Amino acid sequence: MSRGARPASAGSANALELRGVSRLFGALAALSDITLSVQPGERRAVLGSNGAGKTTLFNCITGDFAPSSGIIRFFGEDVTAFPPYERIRRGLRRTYQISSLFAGLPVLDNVYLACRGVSRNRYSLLRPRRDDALVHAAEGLIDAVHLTAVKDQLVGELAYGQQRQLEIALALSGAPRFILFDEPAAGLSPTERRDLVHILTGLPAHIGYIIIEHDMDVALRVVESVTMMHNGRIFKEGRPDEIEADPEVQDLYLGGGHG
Ligand SMILES: Nc1ncnc2c1ncn2[C@@H]1O[C@H](COP(=O)(O)OP(=O)(O)OP(=O)(O)O)[C@@H](O)[C@H]1O
Repeated sequence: MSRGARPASAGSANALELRGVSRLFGALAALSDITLSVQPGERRAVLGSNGAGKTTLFNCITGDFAPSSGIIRFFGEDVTAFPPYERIRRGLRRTYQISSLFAGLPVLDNVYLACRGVSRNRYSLLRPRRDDALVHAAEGLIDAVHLTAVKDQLVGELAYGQQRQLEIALALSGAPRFILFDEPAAGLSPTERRDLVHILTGLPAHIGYIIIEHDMDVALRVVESVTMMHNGRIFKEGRPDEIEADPEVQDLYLGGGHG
């Protein structure tokens, strides 16, 4: 599935490219020699059992952790040494397993603040006006995650699943080009999971993503490619149907009670 390196200046550069990325914690190799390419607009699942290295992979891509070795390129640019905010400025977003919302504010204010945080006027102390373009942008994102009916409710009063949907709206603020979703289906009811699948498959086509997800029913329905990890290494890549049918994957993962 690896599609090879492209010139940094070309418009056809990979959205994300990792070359030989490793991350050590003392003697433990949480990531070993990860080489991975994701095209613009591509949607990929990273699957693997507990401790496989999935979250460490995300932390290296976002810049929360520096890799011990290797190179990370984002749309052709070497971002390996960039701090997280420089990667955010270039259109990289991430959702977390743990909520990062303002529970005491309404839904609209949460999204508005996220839009403002990535806009050029982020330090302005002016109160938002009703015709503020950022308010309209926030309302559009709220609609994209199916929360229009509750846009004036306090976040703390929302159901858990709605809070997770709101986190996706925050990740969509400020024209992202690529999003890392960290277990977005965790803790959701079956109905909320179905809604999540609609939200993810309905995102604008130019926005690519990687999703870490233990729920295979969700993960395999919202991606076109899958990377399987085990003990810090990639051991299999393929389409969702290939991965599902692979006996080695079934032994190591699907039969292991993680789905
Ligand atoms: N900050 C850290 N310090 C030391 N070891 C760490 C640290 N972060 C992760 N590890 C170790 O690195 C390995 C990979 O962990 P990681 O969290 O990336 O796995 P994971 O695939 O995301 O697992 P899970 O599905 O349980 O979230 C594990 O052995 C973990 O204990």
